[in-house]
Amino acid sequence: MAATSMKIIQNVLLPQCYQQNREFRPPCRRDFCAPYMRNSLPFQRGKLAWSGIPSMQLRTLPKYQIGYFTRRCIHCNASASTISVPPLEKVDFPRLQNGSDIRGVAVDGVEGEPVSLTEPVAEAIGAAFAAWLVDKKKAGDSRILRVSVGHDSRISAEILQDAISQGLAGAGLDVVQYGLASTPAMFNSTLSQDDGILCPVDGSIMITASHLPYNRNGFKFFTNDGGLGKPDIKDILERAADVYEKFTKEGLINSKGKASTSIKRADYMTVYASDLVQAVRKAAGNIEKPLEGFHIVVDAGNGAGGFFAAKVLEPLGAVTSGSQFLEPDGLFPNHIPNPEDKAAMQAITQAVLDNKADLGIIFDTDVDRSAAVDSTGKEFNRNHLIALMSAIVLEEHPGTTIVTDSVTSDGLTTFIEKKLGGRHHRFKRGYKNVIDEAIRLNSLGEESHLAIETSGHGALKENHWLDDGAYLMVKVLNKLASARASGMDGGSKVLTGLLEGLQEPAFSVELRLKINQNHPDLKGRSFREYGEAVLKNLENSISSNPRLQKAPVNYEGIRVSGYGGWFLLRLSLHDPVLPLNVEAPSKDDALKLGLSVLAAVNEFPGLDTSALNKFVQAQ
Ligand SMILES: O=P(O)(O)OC[C@H]1O[C@H](O)[C@H](O)[C@@H](O)[C@@H]1O
Repeated sequence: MAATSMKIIQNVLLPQCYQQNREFRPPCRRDFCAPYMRNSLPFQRGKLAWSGIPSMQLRTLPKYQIGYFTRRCIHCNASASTISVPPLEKVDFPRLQNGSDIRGVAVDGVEGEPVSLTEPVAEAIGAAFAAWLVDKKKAGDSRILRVSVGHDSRISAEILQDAISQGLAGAGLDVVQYGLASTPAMFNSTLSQDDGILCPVDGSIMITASHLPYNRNGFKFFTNDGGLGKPDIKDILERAADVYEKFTKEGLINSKGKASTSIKRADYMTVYASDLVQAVRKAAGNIEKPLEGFHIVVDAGNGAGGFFAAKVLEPLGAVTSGSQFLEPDGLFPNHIPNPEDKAAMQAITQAVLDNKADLGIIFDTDVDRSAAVDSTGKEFNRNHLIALMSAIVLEEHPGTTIVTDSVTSDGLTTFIEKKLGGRHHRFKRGYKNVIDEAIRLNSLGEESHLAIETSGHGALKENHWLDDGAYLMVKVLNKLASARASGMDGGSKVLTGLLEGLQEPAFSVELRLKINQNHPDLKGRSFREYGEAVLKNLENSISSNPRLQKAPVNYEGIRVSGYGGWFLLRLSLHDPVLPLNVEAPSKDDALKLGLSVLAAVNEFPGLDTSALNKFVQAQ
């Protein structure tokens, strides 16, 4: 999406020390960023190589130990004084990695969940990302790099935004804070071409822990190549550990000057929302209000998605009364903002029915996931959302390959391949996995225009493979608007009609079996190794049961057909858990599949099979 031009930058109100010392910025940057850079990695391709002598003093460091959340300043090259700085608490940086994200506990108060994402940790991560970005920069490019930072509605958001901005600015980068924002908007800011709002930025950071409880938070990172992958996150965390180590050991430092920061603010969400509006108008043949006459309710679950009602739907002419939980509230008092969650889906369904709306739209906390509900209360989430998006995309790109995650149903494959004439490539769980796989297929000459997960993550080729729940809904709105423009009426029936022929399993369930990492049966193995052993045992036991057939093509875990249905047991992407998905034509058939799994996994006392036991006994 191309950004519209706006001048909305302000300087953040910074503590006086920053403002006073603007003129010292260039020399200060040079010295200041040095401690953040790896000893072995020369800054800016050797131009500003670090001597290896740390020279930084965290003035308010003691506050970190007692958990104060304050804006503070870092002085470098300050007067030759020393203060006694107690060591910071040890942090296990690798443990903060969660696939291609960083996640941790940011708020105290939940038993057994000590805070791991403190301000100095966030600051170290900001400095580490800065160093990573500088290393990625093209040779010969001597610009000061710019990074945007935004956050969802969590209560720890602003504190972490300030801390990570401090790390970036301290390393010599320019920072633009967007405040409340969506994850896809953050990625988009690396692509928007608009000097007026300091775009494009070179890198972007979203502060979010998606649908996780209020005490968690985390970071997602983007460049204009997309979201950073696992190896990049590992690299950044290693660098952050080095930076943090210096916070600990080098509190006593002699310096010569003071650092200044360059942190500005911009209302990027207005730009992003207006791009979404333009996309719908364009698809409708440049009609100003293509949604006039539609009543659409939004449920943002008190996350960051509230903008969609007032800034996208209303300018397009839709009535949005009855929309709910649009106000950001990081305690998520109404329901978990997660389109996979039953209570969340019930809430938006009820809102649609109560308001006699044409459509309901629901987002997760940071708006990279979404789902919809038609006027009768039929849910377009999980397999239904994939079927709907596949139908829309295959109309535009006949025959294209749809890449999905691993837990999609057999009925979806039949629908995509037999009804829609596309190819279903069932890959692995994880939004980054499906997006990367679609990009890989295209690079091999197999055309793919949609990568989508049952979780509600979805990315289109036409939208730079941006993982964007709001853009998925734009495609749905386009369909509504074009049906109206071509004289078809009946609200969301046009969407429901697209799902005709999709076979639904009579019974479907997901059970999550936990691995007890302290159980002696693990015998020193990691939970992954233990989980793999469980899967191997299941695979062996399947081969002796003639009623069960292992899926001929499968990229993750053990997927098996039998009794008219299927099951998939796999390792969770992040947790010490083996999720089990079962779909069958009847409860009885699901029970038989469940029992086949139980027989094989029962031999592993380190695996908590109580959910599966309960399932098979409840039949
Ligand atoms: O493997 P699981 O525990 O089911 O989690 C898998 C999910 O993890 C995260 O939430 C990712 O954002 C999703 O893309 C992914 O599907």
